[in-house]
Amino acid sequence: MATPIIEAEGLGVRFVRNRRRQMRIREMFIHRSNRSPNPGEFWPLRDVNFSVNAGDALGVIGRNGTGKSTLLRLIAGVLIPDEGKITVRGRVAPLLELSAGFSNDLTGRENVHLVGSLHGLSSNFLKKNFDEIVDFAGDQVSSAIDTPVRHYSSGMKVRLGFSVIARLSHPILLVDEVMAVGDAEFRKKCYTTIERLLAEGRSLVLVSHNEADLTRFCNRGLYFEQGKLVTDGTVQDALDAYNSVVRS
Ligand SMILES: Nc1ncnc2c1ncn2[C@@H]1O[C@H](COP(=O)(O)OP(=O)(O)OP(=O)(O)O)[C@@H](O)[C@H]1O
Repeated sequence: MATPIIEAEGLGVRFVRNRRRQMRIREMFIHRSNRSPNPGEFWPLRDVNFSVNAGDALGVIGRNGTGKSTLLRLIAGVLIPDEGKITVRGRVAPLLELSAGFSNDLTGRENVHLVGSLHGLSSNFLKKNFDEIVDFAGDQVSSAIDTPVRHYSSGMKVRLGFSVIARLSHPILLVDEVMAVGDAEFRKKCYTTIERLLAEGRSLVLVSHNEADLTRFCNRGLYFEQGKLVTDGTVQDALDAYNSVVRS
């Protein structure tokens, strides 16, 4: 049997709500005598086990706040599990929070080089492919490429981020609702790109609430309920489980 490209074993993450809130001294004494050591602590994901084989396209399905984005952040390596482990065999191209990687004071041009090199693209590659990357992002971005990105709309930033990340040759592609951000023309470009990457044999993990996108791209599905993996099967199995809950 082939070695999975992603493997989660007993995976769990613990968050604390209101972590930033300053406790008053009186509250600190009250909490000290409290049986719960961490008030507000909860597990957005716990005891999650699954594996993904190379070339699989996995849809991650569930209601809001059930831990889907948290799972992608664990796969991307930007979150460390508190329990169990996640093994990822291959580099990850994260099409997540695309505008968040940009430095607002830098121009679009400078950000292409910054974000590209942070993801391991060589400066030679970026120079050679710069025009194509910018063209892909569309006319609005092209004409503002020497303007600081603080003046870009959120859609413009996402387009430029997508253009750069889509250039990575990494075998694992993580996509979180990016297609929901853009207009119809951008969505079409996203679809074509994802189809091309899948045809090249990449693996996809897609978080989406859009049934048409999920069935278009995914052969497998995971359905989560309150941080627990309830269904691991075909994408249709996972959608059926989700629909039986939301429509009941
Ligand atoms: N850094 C954090 N600190 C504390 N709680 C967090 C943090 N990030 C997420 N959460 C909480 O963890 C839970 C899971 O969040 P997550 O973003 O993974 O859900 P989701 O399934 O992706 O939701 P949606 O469909 O709305 O995008 C939610 O209750 C959320 O409020």
